[in-house]
Amino acid sequence: MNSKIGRWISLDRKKISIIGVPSDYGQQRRGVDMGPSAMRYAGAIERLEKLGYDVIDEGDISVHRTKRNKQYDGKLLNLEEVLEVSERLAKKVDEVIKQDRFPVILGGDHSISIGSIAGIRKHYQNLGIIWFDAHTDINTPETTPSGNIHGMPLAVNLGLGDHRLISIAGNAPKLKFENIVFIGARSIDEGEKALIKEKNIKIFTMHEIDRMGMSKVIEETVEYLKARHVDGVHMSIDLDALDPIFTPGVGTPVPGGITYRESHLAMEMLEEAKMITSCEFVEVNPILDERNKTANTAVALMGSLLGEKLV
Ligand SMILES: NC(=[NH2+])NCCC[C@H](N)C(=O)O
Ligand SMILES: [Mn+2]
Ligand SMILES: [Mn+2]
Repeated sequence: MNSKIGRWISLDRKKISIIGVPSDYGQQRRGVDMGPSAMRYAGAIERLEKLGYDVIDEGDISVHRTKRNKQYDGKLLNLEEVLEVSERLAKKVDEVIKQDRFPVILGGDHSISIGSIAGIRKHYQNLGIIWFDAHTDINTPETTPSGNIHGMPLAVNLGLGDHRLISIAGNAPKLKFENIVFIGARSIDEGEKALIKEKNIKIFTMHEIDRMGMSKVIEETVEYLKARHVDGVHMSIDLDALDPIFTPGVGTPVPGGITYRESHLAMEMLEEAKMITSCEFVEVNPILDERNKTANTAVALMGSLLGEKLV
């Protein structure tokens, strides 16, 4: 990574702000709004403090408990609620980065990425994204099989979809197709496949992870983003990227996923590359979990991504 460019040198990695986003409006299974609590109880703050960081827990974004599943256009479930949460989160993330703090965002379902990326994007001209997920979350209102906005955040950030969603905290598009890398995908809808092919988006599905090994996948990811001259990289971690054996507490589990060690290796190598400038952990649903296993795994991955060493 060309460590001389952008905010990698200016962003003080010793200061971290934790932002909780207790929203479940992007999908229809209850409980993912308790994800931030579950990750706090799993020791997120203490773990980062132990690594020497100055950690501020900014608390949770306020999320109104209103009526659910009001149809909008028959396509976007809970649109008003998602809009409100996204605006608030974008504002909070923007404030935190302005204070030169590294944002660690705790979801909530994956629709929260609309707000997090909108806020982060204000500070980077050529933002890169690593989407660590069993899904590609690039559906539009036209292609969505479910109406669930957690299957659409990347599309929204690329400027595709509802005009109010795409214009959260400024102009669309926030991302470039060529600055995205998918890792771990294995459940991709037909419309998503067509878009990924058309735009030639970089993707390491489980097939590539199996064939190449995670080590090579991360090496190529780092090289790819370097070649794009990104000035920051947001790491979006959907816990369903891992095999449900390791992270059963997610709303949309898909078998055949990334192992516990492969996921840690990915985090460790990305930490070594010193390219990550913000991160989020989403889709932790304690109601569906087994003894907080998924939140514990999320916090362990957070440790590896932010510098914890085995020896
Ligand atoms: N963030 C997630 N878990 N997304 C799951 C999306 C599932 C499916 N592709 C949909 O759009 O409904
Ligand atoms: Mn997913
Ligand atoms: Mn996702």
